[in-house]
Amino acid sequence: MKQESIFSKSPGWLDWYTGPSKPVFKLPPGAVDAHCHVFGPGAEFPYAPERKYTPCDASKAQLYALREQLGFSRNVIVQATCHGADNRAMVDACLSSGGKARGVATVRRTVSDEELQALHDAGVRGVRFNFVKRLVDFTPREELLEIAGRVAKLGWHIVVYFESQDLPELWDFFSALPTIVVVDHMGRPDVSKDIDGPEFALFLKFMREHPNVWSKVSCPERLSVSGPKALDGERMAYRDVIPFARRVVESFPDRVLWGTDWPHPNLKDHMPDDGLLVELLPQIAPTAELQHKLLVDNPMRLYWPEETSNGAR
Ligand SMILES: O=C(O)c1cc(C(=O)O)oc(=O)c1
Repeated sequence: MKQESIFSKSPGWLDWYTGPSKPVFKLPPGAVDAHCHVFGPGAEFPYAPERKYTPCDASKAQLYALREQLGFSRNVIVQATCHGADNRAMVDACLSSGGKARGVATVRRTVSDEELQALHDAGVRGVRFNFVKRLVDFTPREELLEIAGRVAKLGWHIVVYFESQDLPELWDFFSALPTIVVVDHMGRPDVSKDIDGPEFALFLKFMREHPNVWSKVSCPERLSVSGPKALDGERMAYRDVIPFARRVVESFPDRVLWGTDWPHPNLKDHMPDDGLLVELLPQIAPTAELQHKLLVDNPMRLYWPEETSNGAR
């Protein structure tokens, strides 16, 4: 059950969808929801003073109930910006998952080696660098490079979140990163533009020229311009985003991940039924082989390499 947070939510905040449908599409056994978050609960894990939004609470128990409802086996919990570099809520969720969740943290350059090791022991396997200006304050590139060098030694990767118009300016910085680099939400393409136009071509070139770059083909609910919405049983939602996601999956089948993005921070228009997001998977990855890579092989190689015969290195 949802409970009111002790924090006041940002004006216009939309809460996650209650009672998601059970997907008709059967996920392959061992499927990983490789991009989701926990928010608080604020009474236990307060939101960071420097946050740009205040969400509703979204607890680990609620996340794990969603995992069961949708048919996933595991989660990758990405530190949400409303918690800043205080990773306690995400770490607590990982630690109480019985090994079924791994994490992506946010750290500052002041983080100690002991703290990094404690994050690793809790299941953290990456850090997130965020370049979306409405979500975070600017961090100097040299600070990020220093963090990158330190987490590379732990075998971690770096998750980057940026908007498509900023890729040209970020290209050289990304090229200098010494780890696997995972791009959130396909670098946020403008799907009202031509899929064969220069902007998306640049993103595909970026992936082609950097074999260490992976992409999450997630967040159609965030990227869609013309819908339809994943509500009221609509199993062909967000049709304008599908070709973009499919192009990435078919071009780079061994370097793609998918996640629900639950609890969908900062959506302004509607909250999707998460069960209907799962129904889009056979359109994004049209064969059983592509589905298995996207949902099982790739996330397992990146987050649970010790359970696979060839971890991602
Ligand atoms: O577009 C967003 O607002 C958003 C925010 C966050 C976060 O606050 O961490 O994470 C996401 O994956 C997407």
